[in-house]
Amino acid sequence: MRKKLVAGNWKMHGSIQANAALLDGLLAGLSDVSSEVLVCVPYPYLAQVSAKVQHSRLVLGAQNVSEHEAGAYTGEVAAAMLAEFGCAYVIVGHSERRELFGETDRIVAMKCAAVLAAGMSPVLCVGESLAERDAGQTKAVVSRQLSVVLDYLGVAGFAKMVVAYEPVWAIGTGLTAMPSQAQEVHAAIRAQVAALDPGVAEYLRILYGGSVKPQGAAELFAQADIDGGLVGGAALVAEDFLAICRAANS
Ligand SMILES: O=C[C@H](O)COP(=O)(O)O
Repeated sequence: MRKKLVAGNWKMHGSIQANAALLDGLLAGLSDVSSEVLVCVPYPYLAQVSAKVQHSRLVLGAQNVSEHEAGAYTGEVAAAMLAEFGCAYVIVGHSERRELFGETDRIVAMKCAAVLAAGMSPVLCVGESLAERDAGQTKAVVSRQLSVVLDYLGVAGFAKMVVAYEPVWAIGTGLTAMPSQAQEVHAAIRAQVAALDPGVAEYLRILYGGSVKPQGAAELFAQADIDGGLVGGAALVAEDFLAICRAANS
């Protein structure tokens, strides 16, 4: 049985004051949530959020990491630094990083390795663009993104990973994939891992991301291979995020 995970990706939003209010709202409403709940916050707020979520059920994560261990990489943040601040997860290869910051499949694989080496879990994002979906390439694109990481880490590395399927056309657009569309891709991801190691595949959590809102979340999370969500916009409003978390209660 896989424990559901609902992850909030705050992206480049927040302020010390707004974060405090959001976290107060979340912490006050977690009692009827049974899934694991993660907040992935901008780097400068790691210390603030880490202190605030200590001894609570909220888990802390980051949104990016350097593929390098340490050195002359101005502006970069190493995985060990994130671990020091209490991060348990790091989002890797979000489509915004791939598209806007030129992250290749290989860099994404190296980042996953860096996160694992520092004792944390990568949340590896994969997903197709609208043009790729229209061209019937969805499964091929997702399979390629996954196989580069599988080749680099070996399937054993996936024992501590989370995969997030995020169709790029659904991110921030209000267009959610239909539960059956998402389930089809999630099942293909699990099958690809199962072909290498059925045990790892059985326990691999695969999240759906892309305009997840309180309405419709329960139907998504009821799909056999959807193990939770990676939530952007709705993660910035405590009552919406909590409603999504409750929709993941099993
Ligand atoms: O990481 C989260 C995803 O990019 C989804 O964002 P969204 O819920 O605002 O569409």
